[in-house]
Amino acid sequence: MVLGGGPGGLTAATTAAAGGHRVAMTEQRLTGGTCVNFGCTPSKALIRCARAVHDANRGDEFGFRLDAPPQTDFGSVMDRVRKMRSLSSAHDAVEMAEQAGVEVYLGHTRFTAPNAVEVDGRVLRFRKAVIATGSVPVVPPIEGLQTGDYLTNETVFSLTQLPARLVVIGSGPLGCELAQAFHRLGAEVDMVSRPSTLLANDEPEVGELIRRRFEQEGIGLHLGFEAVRADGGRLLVQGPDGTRELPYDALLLGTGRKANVEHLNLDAAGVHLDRDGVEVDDYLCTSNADIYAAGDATFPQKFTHAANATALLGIANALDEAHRPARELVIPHCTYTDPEVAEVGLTPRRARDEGVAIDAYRLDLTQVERAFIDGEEEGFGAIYRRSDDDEIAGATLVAAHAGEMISELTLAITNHMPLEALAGTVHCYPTQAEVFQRIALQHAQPQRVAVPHPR
Ligand SMILES: Cc1cc2nc3c(=O)[nH]c(=O)nc-3n(C[C@H](O)[C@H](O)[C@H](O)COP(=O)(O)OP(=O)(O)OC[C@H]3O[C@@H](n4cnc5c(N)ncnc54)[C@H](O)[C@@H]3O)c2cc1C
Ligand SMILES: NC(=O)c1ccc[n+]([C@@H]2O[C@H](COP(=O)([O-])OP(=O)(O)OC[C@H]3O[C@@H](n4cnc5c(N)ncnc54)[C@H](O)[C@@H]3O)[C@@H](O)[C@H]2O)c1
Repeated sequence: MVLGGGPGGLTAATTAAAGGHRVAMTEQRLTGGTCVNFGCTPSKALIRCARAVHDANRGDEFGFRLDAPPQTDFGSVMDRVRKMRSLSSAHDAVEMAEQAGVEVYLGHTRFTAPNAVEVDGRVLRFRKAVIATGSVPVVPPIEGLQTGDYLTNETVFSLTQLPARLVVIGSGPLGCELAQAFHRLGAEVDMVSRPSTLLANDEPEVGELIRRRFEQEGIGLHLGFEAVRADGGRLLVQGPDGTRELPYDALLLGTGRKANVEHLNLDAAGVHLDRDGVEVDDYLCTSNADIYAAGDATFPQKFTHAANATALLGIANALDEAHRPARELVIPHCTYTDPEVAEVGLTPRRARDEGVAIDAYRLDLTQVERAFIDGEEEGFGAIYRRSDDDEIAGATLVAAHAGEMISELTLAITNHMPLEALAGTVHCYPTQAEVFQRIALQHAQPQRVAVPHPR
């Protein structure tokens, strides 16, 4: 029994069915979950349109002139966003799950006993279950904020008109991605951020670089400010130098997400909760030995690839006795601002928190030919090693295509590779991905770099 038909649930259900198990999956809203319907797909589709507009404004750099600045047709932008969403959801549709051998039940699901759930009045019994009910937006306690007065990721992609003035609360991945996209599409955008740096979960240098870029592009930043009162089109924010009043036509919350577990009647199943949602052990098993959890409902790293990875692991542990701990997973993340920001593994910030000494090796993209040829030289790559170990432990990358490039480092970390392995890997010239090989060549021990040879 899989509760939830988002990326985590679909992966769990189809993997278990492929393994020959009888599987039911339940979904109360739309299969594909947050990712396809209200998250990754529509946000990346919007970002792509915004990037096209931005590039059209760079004629001076690239040798062309337009008679007038490009005008956004927001209706057409949103048509494309919806088209991308429907293309994407085709892969995650009910029929696809059924073709994979999964019985799909549509309706709200809650536990009624340690080994039974009810889907809209129908009781289904199970031997093993996976909770993959995802997450929902956090609505902060802002005085005067009424339901319907603000946008979240669940409503922002249904806009039909570009708001003239948008205020975004929160400077995490959601706030940063959408603030830049809406601004590039023509909205006047202000961003309110409690932390004094953008993308506060990443390296401070990253947040600083993105801050400079946002300021250059004309996004109003209110860093170190707390949104305290919303009052009919005006947001009162309080910060180090007093209060400010920000007028808005639309207010977007990017104030975090919490596990969607409140209506599952978990007590009936003996499943406990903790700070992150469903409490699990290192093998993703809950306090009920027959019930596992995966994805945003339990995992602190709330990404689609993390939901998929934890679903695969949960199924392997629940059904195949794999006994593999979740701490083995190496999970990168990428925020799709321009430039993109990607991190993986042990970073200086985490190393400081854990009291681990590391060495950092860094190269600016101004030193990488393909980056300056493409006008994308704002950024850097950094590779980290524990000071007492040869293996690559982590990386930070700020680059136009950081999300595409970080997987090389994820592969290296997952396979316990040293810098010398990167140094000895032939990279295409000229590519921005060379940044990692260049860093490795500068810092690897020359005698240990394998000279590439044909097999
Ligand atoms: C704006 C935005 C952009 C994002 N961009 C990215 C990105 O670029 N890359 C990335 O990796 N991640 C991104 N994410 C995060 C990503 O969307 C989530 O991490 C991912 O969707 C989690 O998958 P999940 O299966 O755990 O949960 P969900 O996708 O939330 O799916 C859970 C499903 O369970 C269903 N459900 C809940 N309760 C019940 C119930 N009681 N009965 C039946 N069904 C139920 C829900 O309806 C939902 O369909 C983004 C998120 C947002 C909000
Ligand atoms: N590219 C991606 O992978 C991507 C993109 C978007 C979202 N996501 C996922 O969605 C999740 C949610 O993203 P998010 O950016 O909303 O969350 P977040 O938790 O990263 O950031 C929320 C920010 O809002 C601030 N905040 C909260 N209340 C405030 C207030 N009243 N005034 C001012 N600031 C306030 C918080 O301090 C925090 O910095 C993330 O965990 C991420 O995993 C991922």
